Amino acid sequence: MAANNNSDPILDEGGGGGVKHEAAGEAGEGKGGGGGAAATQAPAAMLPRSGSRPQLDLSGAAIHGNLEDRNPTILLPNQSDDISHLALDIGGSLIKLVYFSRHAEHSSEDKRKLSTKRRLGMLNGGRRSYPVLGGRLHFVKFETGKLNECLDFISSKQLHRGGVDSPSWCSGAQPDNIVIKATGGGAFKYADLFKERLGVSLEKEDEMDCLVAGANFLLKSIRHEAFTHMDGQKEYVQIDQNDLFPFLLVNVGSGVSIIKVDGHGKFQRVSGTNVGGGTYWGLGRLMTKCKSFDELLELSQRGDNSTIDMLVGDIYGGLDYSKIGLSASTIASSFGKTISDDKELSDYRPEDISLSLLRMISYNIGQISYLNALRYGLKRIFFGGFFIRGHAYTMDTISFAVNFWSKGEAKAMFLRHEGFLGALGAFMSYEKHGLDDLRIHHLVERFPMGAPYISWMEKFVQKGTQITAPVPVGFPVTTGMGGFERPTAKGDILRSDASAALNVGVLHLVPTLDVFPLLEDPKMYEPNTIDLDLNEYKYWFKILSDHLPDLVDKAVASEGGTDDAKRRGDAFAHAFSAHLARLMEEPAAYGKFGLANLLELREECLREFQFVDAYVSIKQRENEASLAVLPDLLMELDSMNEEARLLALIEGVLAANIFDWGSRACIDDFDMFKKRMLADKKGQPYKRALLFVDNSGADVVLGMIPLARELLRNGTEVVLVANSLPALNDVTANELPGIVAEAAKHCGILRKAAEAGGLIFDAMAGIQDDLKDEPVSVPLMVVENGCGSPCIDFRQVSSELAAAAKDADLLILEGMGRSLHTNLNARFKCDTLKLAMVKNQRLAEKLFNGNIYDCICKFEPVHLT
Ligand SMILES: CC(C)(COP(=O)(O)O)[C@@H](O)C(=O)NCCC(=O)O
Ligand SMILES: [Mn+2]
Repeated sequence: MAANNNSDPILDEGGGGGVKHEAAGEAGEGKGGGGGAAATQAPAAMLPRSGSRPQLDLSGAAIHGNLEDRNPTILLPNQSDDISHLALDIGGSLIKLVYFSRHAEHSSEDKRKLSTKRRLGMLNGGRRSYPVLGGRLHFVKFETGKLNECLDFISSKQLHRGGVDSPSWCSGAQPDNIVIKATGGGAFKYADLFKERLGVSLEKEDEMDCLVAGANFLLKSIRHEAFTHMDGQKEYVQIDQNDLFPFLLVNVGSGVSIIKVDGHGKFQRVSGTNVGGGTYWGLGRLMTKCKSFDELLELSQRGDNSTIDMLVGDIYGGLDYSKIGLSASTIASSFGKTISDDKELSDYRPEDISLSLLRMISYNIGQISYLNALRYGLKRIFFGGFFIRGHAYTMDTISFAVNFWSKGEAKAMFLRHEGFLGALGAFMSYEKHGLDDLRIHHLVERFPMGAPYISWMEKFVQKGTQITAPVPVGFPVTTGMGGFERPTAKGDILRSDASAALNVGVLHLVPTLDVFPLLEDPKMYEPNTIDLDLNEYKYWFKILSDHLPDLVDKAVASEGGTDDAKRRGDAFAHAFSAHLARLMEEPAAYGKFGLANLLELREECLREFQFVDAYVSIKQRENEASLAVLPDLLMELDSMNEEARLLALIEGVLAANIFDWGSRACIDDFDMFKKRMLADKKGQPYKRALLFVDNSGADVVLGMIPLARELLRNGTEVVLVANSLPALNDVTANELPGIVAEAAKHCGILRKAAEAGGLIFDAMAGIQDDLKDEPVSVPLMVVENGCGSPCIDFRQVSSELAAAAKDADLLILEGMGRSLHTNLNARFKCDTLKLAMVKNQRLAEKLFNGNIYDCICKFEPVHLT
């Protein structure tokens, strides 16, 4: 990495003059998020931010968090080490921005959460235990020719001063002293303009350092970053961290750099070529009069390069030159045909020119890269840079060249964040950004539809239907000629810039997420049960589209049916339909995407349009109705013998009273579970059970809570695990304590356990205490799972759940989302019971050769697995 500039920050004697910005909470916060009571803001002397030498600024220090803690966190409101928020890569053609916005501070931790954390041994004296504060990394680009737009964007979002999204204590540096990391030639060329327009100094970072740091970060931290692209097929590659280096990094910007990377900060620029993206765009513009790079690329898709390129067949009378392995369709000489006849430029179709140029440059890059890989014995070549633009034909052409010349030995791979390597690397060069410490499970990528600098309202209401999915254009017609063998880039649809940006989402940094410790083999774990091939995609897209009007109605009603809610409802429907269309067109556009991701995307999209909880009133109604019948159910259960009761409880969970055990069960391990519960280890109950609850109403109240009660009665601690954020009618961790408290009014077992688990405090005073003299109960607790989806991905759960899992010896996963769509085949380190009713005919047939409303009761004792 480049050496840091050692200039000391200059203390601003003026004090308190920093610009204060409102902490504008953005929608779509994503998973989890840090908690903590907001500290009182104190006016204080501000330290100017120095990118390279953050210093501790103690001014305005205040106690932050709960005073019950022995060592509460001390918040340094003017401390600047975590506000490295903007970095730039100013290239010859494009300016790339990476910026960080803080998550809005969440509400303070309530008594329940603190008590659960204490019980789970999670209170560590208030020290900050996470490597980095939660927030989001955004990726934005501008044409260098439109630098003013970029400056306006930075200025409108106040990115150079900490950002409008940052809490006010984040900001405050005097504009004159603000330093922003920048790389690329423009960091030198436009430094004065940045100073003049924004009052900021650009601190230059070496371009190669940045490219390598950016690539290494992406390959280490993003699960679905690298992919191969051959014959129109995109395939994500799981990179083994221990087997990443060495590799060749080829950055195709205006020109091309070829870098051999041996480790973090260890690399050598081994070659390059001046024939790159700038060459394609420059020559293309001159020859076709195209107005933009994308227009030129789009033209190529309708081109036929055989009118321009001289092919082997043109020279050999239509024959292959098989002796040296050249087919008749091989390009013998790019643009070779244009020398031999007397045509003018205007006689050639711009489409053909563009395709010829694209192939010439892509093959050339592929070939030079391969030769360098050969030179250093490298098998993997990662291509980055904005020339590639996720363009299928370009990637296929490069892959083809690498594959052809290496005879299949070397592999061309591409990066989803291809254009942002330099900017990301510049961002990494701030000290104390904490990104080095992040692991894959701390990052959640989201794909908001709102344009980066236009509010959703402007975008979706003013522009309306323009913002729908891009209209697919036809495949390029190359008439089968040219190239080594013609690459066939199916699905090579060129998107408008706005939608192409959707390939790269906003990276949410959520340091509170953990890998679930009871996963048997986290490396092999795959949450989704079925692979979505195109047919499956079509099927689920239809289900989701059909369901959309009803969901919009519910969402709008949940916000009082106001005009604003209606507008947001329309915007949501547009945005979600656009997502579906985008994925239909290219299923791998957002990384490897399964059904769980699709279902989560819908919830995220609702949140983006500020629908907090579409099912809120439905959930309340159903909870109330179910609580009203709970006492009768409990009485009935208590009148049964143990065996009958266990069966009734499982039946209750499976169908919340509509399931008839006489009906077909496609997996029925009930007897095995019964044996374990009742016979096998009598006197040895499970120590702690984690119950992953699903829906509100009957499901939780008449199903899971009575089952929890049975376990508690047997002396098993119970942790109810519920969603952190709403998803459909699923009960959330915030709602559960209230429901449990209501249920506990009718049941001493629940009451004692809920008290022991810190779920109810004084609320129960005044209720007749019929169990006063009974021994202290095992606790009933509630923890959040870290998700806002009907499914669960055990690679990313809340730290609270991870802590609760440490002593658990029984998991009960309930519902279709959590135990069927996901995790049906997941293996855990402790006994696991998966309960679900199959509410979909196709899935019942596909998975079990069964029928809709069949049930699964799958028990996987650990000693048998
Ligand atoms: C959305 C769901 C995963 C929720 O199911 P749950 O987890 O609540 O049992 C499930 O209802 C589902 O896949 N529904 C689609 C079924 C259909 O309309 O055919
Ligand atoms: Mn559900």
